Amino acid sequence: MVEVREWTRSDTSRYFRAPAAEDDKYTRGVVALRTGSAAYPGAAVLGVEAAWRTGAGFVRYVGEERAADAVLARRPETVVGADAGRSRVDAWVIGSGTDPALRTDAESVALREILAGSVPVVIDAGALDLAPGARAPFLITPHAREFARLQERLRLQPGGERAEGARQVAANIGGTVLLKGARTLVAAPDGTTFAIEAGTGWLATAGTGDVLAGVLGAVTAANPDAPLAEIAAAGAWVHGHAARIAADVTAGSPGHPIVALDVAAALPPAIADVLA
Ligand SMILES: NC(=O)C1=CN([C@@H]2O[C@H](COP(=O)(O)OP(=O)(O)OC[C@H]3O[C@@H](n4cnc5c(N)ncnc54)[C@H](OP(=O)(O)O)[C@@H]3O)[C@@H](O)[C@H]2O)[C@@H](O)CC1
Ligand SMILES: Nc1ncnc2c1ncn2[C@@H]1O[C@H](COP(=O)(O)OP(=O)(O)O)[C@@H](O)[C@H]1O
Repeated sequence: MVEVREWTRSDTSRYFRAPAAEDDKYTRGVVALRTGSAAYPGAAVLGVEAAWRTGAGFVRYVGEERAADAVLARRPETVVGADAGRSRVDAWVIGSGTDPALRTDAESVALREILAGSVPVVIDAGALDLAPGARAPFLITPHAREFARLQERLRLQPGGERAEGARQVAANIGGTVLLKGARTLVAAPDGTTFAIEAGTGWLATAGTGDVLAGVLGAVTAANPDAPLAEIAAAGAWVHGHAARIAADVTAGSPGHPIVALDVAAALPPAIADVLA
C-alpha cells in the first residue's frame, strides 16, 4: 500500500504570499500559455483567466488566432503574440484545449523546444504525449482516461490502485504527476505522494481542468525554488476551495451548480482565505 499524505490548507499557505513593497509584476511570476485551438478556443480563455486570478504578475499567450482573439476579448491585460514566449517566462502551460491528432509538425517542434528548456512546464490534455523525454522540470495533469492512455504508451499496466499507478508513471517519466478526480493525487518521481479532496462534485464540469492548468502555471511561476509536487498540491487545493466557495458549499449545504469561469472568479477569495 502506497503511503499518501493528505494535503492541507496550512500546507497550501506556504505557497501564497501577499506582494510586498519591493515586488513588481515580474517578481510575482510570469506565466506563458501555449494552449487552445480553433476547435477549443475556450480552454485558452479559461487557463489565462485562472492564471491572472491566481495572482500572476504577467500572463503571456501564444496560440491560434481564434483563441488569441478570445483571450484578448476576455483579458486585455494579456500579452499575446508569437514572440510572447521569447521574453522572460517563469512557467509554461501547454496542451489544454488541443488535440494531438490535429497538431501540426511546426507546433510539435515549438512544444518540444519548450520541453527541452529549463523553465518548468505544466503539461495538460493534448500535449501529454510529449512528456516522456522532456528535459525541463515538468508536471502532467491527466484525467483518468488520459492517464490510462499514458500508461499504455509507457507500457505500464493500466487499472489498479491510483496512487501506485501515479507513482509508477512519475518514476518512469521523471516528472510530477497530478492525477485529477474527486480525490486528486500528486506523485513525485521520488515517490512522495499527496492527496487533495475537491470537497464538491460540482467541480466535475467541462473546463475546470483548463482552469486548474492556469492555476498551476501561476503557482509554479511564483515559487521558482519549490518542489513541483508541493506546488501541484497547493494549486489543486486552492482550485478545490475556489469551487467550494463558488458553489456555496458549507457544512450544512451541498451547494449549487457552477461553471468553470465561476471557479476562476472564486480564486481570489480562496487565496484570501489561505492568506488569512
Ligand atoms: N471550453 C473548452 O474549450 C473546453 C476544452 N476542453 C478540451 O477538450 C479536449 C478534449 O478533452 P476531453 O477530456 O473531453 O477529451 P478526451 O481526453 O479525449 O476524453 C474523452 C473521453 O475520456 C473520458 N473522460 C473524459 N474526462 C474524464 C474524466 N475526468 N475521468 C474519466 N474519463 C474521462 C470520457 O469517456 P467515457 O469514459 O465517458 O467513455 C470521454 O468521452 C482537451 O484538449 C481539453 O482541454 C475540455 O477541457 C472541455 C472544455
Ligand atoms: N467527481 C468529482 N468531484 C470533484 N471534482 C472532480 C470530480 N471529477 C473531476 N473533478 C475535478 O474536475 C476537474 C476536471 O478536469 P478535466 O477532466 O481535465 O476537465 P476538462 O478537460 O473539461 O477541463 C479536475 O480538477 C478534477 O479533479
